[in-house]
Amino acid sequence: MLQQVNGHSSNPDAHGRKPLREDLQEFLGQDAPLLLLDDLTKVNPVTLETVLRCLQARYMADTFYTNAGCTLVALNPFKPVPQLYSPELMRQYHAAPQPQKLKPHIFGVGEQTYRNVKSLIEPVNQSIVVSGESGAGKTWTSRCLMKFYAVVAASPTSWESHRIAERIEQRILNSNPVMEAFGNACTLRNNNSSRFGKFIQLQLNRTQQMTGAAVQTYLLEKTRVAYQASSERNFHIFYQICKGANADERLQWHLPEGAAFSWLPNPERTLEEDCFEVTREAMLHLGISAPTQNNIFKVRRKAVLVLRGDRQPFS
Ligand SMILES: Nc1ncnc2c1ncn2[C@@H]1O[C@H](COP(=O)(O)OP(=O)(O)OP(=O)(O)O)[C@@H](O)[C@H]1O
Repeated sequence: MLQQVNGHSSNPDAHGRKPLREDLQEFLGQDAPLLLLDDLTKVNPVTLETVLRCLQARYMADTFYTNAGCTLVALNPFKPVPQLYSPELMRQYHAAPQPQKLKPHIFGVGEQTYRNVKSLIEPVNQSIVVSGESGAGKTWTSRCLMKFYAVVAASPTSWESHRIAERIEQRILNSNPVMEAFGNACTLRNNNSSRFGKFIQLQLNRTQQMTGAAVQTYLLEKTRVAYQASSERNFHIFYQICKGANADERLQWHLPEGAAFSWLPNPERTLEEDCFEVTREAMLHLGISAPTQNNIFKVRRKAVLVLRGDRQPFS
């Protein structure tokens, strides 16, 4: 069917591509490079095409953050960009008279939220919602925010306050390997995909210094224990136990070397997330003693065996 857009035909060309509307062509062909548009509200006309072209131009120029009004759009660079997350940059955003005037960045969002708490404007409690599809970089972004607050929400003059903020950051960072071992899995989109939601609460005192933190998890994808889509895996912890248990533990847990379980597909894939030692270390730092750990892993291993009874083992 013939479609008319702004009075122009939108018939596909010889390559099957639809011709661009005149106003789109004008916008995309303008003198100012698209990559300079640091706020998507400046994109005019706002269409999927113009927004994506703008984000693409910025991505090609290694500019991974763009504002969209009061929302920040973060593109996943899929490569390390250390200068983008340096402590110097954190301090720059923290010290800026107007951080919103600096380039769009997750530290800008972090700082603005921190200032809202400080200025005691209602609501004093502030929330940052990090959302996106699997592999978009939500976990990464949350970690960046934690690191940012550990630096800024500590008194520069009080060594004690600095130590507390660092200790809280360390405990939260230590909770990551544990939660990831039990709640993350390798999926088609992300080798280390979180299969649960997380609510992290940072507590500040009256002088806006970090005094505590709480992490609440929800909506764990429990069905993954018994069913994994093809080419996906079960939760990391099962592979960690099978690959990382020492000789004594193998005897105790009835886990012969090289045993294969039908509920643990694709065990031949070696991921950096398979490291049992990292999980154990982090559990110890969180105060989970070696005997308690032993009981937890024993139960995990039994769970796999019981499930194995319901399904054909690998041949
Ligand atoms: N800002 C970034 N800089 C460099 N690498 C990044 C960045 N953001 C994400 N990545 C890379 O992308 C991978 C996937 O990101 P992440 O695990 O944060 O996604 P996610 O949105 O939490 O996914 P899921 O919902 O599946 O848990 C990371 O392991 C990391 O390698």
